[in-house]
Amino acid sequence: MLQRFSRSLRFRFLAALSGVLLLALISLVILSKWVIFPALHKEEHAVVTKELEKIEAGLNVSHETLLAQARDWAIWDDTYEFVQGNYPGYTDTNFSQQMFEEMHYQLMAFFNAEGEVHFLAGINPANGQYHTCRSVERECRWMDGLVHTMQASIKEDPLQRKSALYAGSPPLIVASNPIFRTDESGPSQGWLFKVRPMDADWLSTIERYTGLPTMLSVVNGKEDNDIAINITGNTIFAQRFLTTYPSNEQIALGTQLKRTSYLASLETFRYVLLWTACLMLLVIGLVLLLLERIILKPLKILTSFTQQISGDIDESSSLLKRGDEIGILARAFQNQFKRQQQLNAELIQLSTHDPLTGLPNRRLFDQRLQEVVNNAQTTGQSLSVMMIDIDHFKLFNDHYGHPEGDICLRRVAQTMHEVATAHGFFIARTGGEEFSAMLPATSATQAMEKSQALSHAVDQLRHPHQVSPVASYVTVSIGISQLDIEGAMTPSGLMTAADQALYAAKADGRHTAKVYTPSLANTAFSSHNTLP
Ligand SMILES: Nc1nc2c(ncn2[C@@H]2O[C@H](COP(=O)(O)OP(=O)(O)OP(=O)(O)O)[C@@H](O)[C@H]2O)c(=O)[nH]1
Repeated sequence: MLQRFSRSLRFRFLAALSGVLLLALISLVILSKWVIFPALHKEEHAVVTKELEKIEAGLNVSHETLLAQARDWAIWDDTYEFVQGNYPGYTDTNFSQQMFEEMHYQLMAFFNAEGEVHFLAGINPANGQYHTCRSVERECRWMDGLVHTMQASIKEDPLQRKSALYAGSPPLIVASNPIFRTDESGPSQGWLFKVRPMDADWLSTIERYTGLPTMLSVVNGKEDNDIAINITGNTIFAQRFLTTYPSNEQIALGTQLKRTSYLASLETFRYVLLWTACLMLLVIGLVLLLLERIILKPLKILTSFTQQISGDIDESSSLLKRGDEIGILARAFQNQFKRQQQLNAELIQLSTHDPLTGLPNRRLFDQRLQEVVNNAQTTGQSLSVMMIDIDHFKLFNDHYGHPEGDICLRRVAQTMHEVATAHGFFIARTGGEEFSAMLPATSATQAMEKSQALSHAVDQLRHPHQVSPVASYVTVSIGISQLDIEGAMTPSGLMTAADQALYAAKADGRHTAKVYTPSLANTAFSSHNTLP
């Protein structure tokens, strides 16, 4: 049963579909791993980079603002005069702690044309105290490192007009500009540096500007990439590394993001995947259903249809009316069956009938005889047989020729067949010019009467036989035997007895009928012809 199922089309198709499904799943996994997830990560990376660029843009705005403010102060006649020592009231007029706090400055440093400190003002990040000095001493000692860096920068690039990041805690935005007259005529008389700390206040400004949480940290060592993205669960921590002056230290400007876009894409992908899987299963189910309906079920009907080969074909079968391949196959089978049946019938006819006269042949006669003998022995009914032989048929042939002999045989056979049908017995051509008849439920006496009817019918034909010593027309001699008479207990015994009776009829001058009696058993046997 299991083996039959495993060989069935249904199983093979199911196995093939399962294979295809498995292949599709493997392809999907590979596709997800190598194409879809990398694409989602790339997209997420692009989103994160864009967010970082927003923060960097905020930093750039700070740079530009501070640079503009430095430039505004540096290219001004008052500053120009002040840095040359010609404007003593400059500091009182322009500097105050309130101004520093409002402008978020940590330090303003003025250098003269020689690069020496001219004036310093700033708020000490350690204690929040505001001081102004002429040199890096006492309250302004905390500015020392910064001032030295600025002086190094001036030496390196006297043109300045730039904004840079200085390392520190917190890191600083430092904008510098050479000092000129308001109309920028004449030589530069020094440099002005403005310093803004990247403190909590600056960070909250950036957060307001970008709408992103912003973090700042100093990097230990130097990062290879400009950007670092770390993912923990559903959170992304992204950092942009910025180089400071002059130590080439790095600070990291970072933000923390929820993986909203990635998770939404992932959710969409899972949703699509789920529906694709459902659809695939639905399609497979439908394909199987259609396969069952369109192919397997008709095939099953076709199979049982072809198994009707031994029985009658149902002409009204819906299979025969189908216009598809199965219908064509069914009609081909039907034609084949019909042809087969026809051939079988022809074969049976050929193997059981004599081709010349159309009468049953010896084979069929012997088969029937066995059956009627059995039946008679079972029922106890009488059974007689006749052996009929055309008289002097050799002379007929010799005189009229073989073809005429055939015609004669046919006519005699036809006549005797009609008599047998009329009297309800069976007659066969069992030899060349020899016929045999079996008469169930008929005694020898009754058979004798029927033999006379036969002989009479042949006589009535008046088929000419001029060379016959018996009559001028064709005549027959008949031997009769009855079952259960001594020497006629079996089919062959019965026929031998009839043959002996026929011999006796021949011996008695022909054109007569004789019934077998055991006394005939010792007479010589006839040598009548037999057909194979
Ligand atoms: N035309 C024709 N002749 C056949 C056929 N079968 C047998 N014969 C002939 O039938 C003849 C039988 O001859 P015999 O056995 O000598 O018997 P008979 O001449 O009839 O003599 P008796 O039977 O003694 O009266 C032979 O000449 C056979 O050739 C046949 O199919 N067609």
